[in-house]
Amino acid sequence: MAQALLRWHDAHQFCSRSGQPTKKNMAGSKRVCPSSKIIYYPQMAPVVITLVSDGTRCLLARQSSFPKGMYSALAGFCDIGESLEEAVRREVAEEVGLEVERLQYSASQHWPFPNSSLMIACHATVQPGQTEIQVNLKELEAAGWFSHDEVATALRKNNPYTQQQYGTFWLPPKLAIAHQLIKEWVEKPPCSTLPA
Ligand SMILES: NC(=O)C1=CN([C@@H]2O[C@H](COP(=O)(O)OP(=O)(O)OC[C@H]3O[C@@H](n4cnc5c(N)ncnc54)[C@H](O)[C@@H]3O)[C@@H](O)[C@H]2O)C=CC1
Repeated sequence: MAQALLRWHDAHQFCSRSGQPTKKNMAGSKRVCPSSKIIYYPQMAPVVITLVSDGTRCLLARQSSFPKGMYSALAGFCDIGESLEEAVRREVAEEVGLEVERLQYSASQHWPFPNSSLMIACHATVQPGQTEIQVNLKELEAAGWFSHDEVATALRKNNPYTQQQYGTFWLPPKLAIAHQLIKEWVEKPPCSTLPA
């Protein structure tokens, strides 16, 4: 959190209107341009992260930038003007070609890497029978459905070092909200849902 704030100050040294240097306030909570009087506040980008389920399996995906063997839930930045529900539906459609039927908010997390994001985690379901995925290879390296047993086993054994060695798939570490979302699904697949 402190590092994220320091990085924000470092990247906002100048006013985007006047081009003049901005000044940090005493508390470090904002920067002001003495010339244009514009006040700059630290910002977070909202990101939706969604664990899609078809009732019995969940959908996990990986990007080529992920460590070898690691799979996670689908994530993506919200666009300007979008609601949370719209962002979830768009991201799921764009990344794997599925239509979200229902979604349920789970939790949120500040994520400082590489810049501040507000991760908004949701469970989503698709209609049974409409589960064929079309992986968008511009965004993902691979995606697939995983059974409850496979995911529960991966969670129990979650150790990147051994799992990379044996070539088995593994999940994000506990500090990531993706891990909590997957754990939640394993412990109690969501039943009370909101229309998307
Ligand atoms: N805490 C967790 O469990 C997880 C956190 N994340 C974080 O969520 C964020 C988004 O995930 P991905 O979409 O996979 O990331 P990504 O870093 O692959 O971004 C995808 C694309 O979004 C665009 N982008 C970058 N910053 C943006 C912004 N502020 N607003 C709008 N578009 C922007 C860029 O064109 C980028 O290529 C990343 O910061 C990632 O670190 C992702 C998965 C799990």
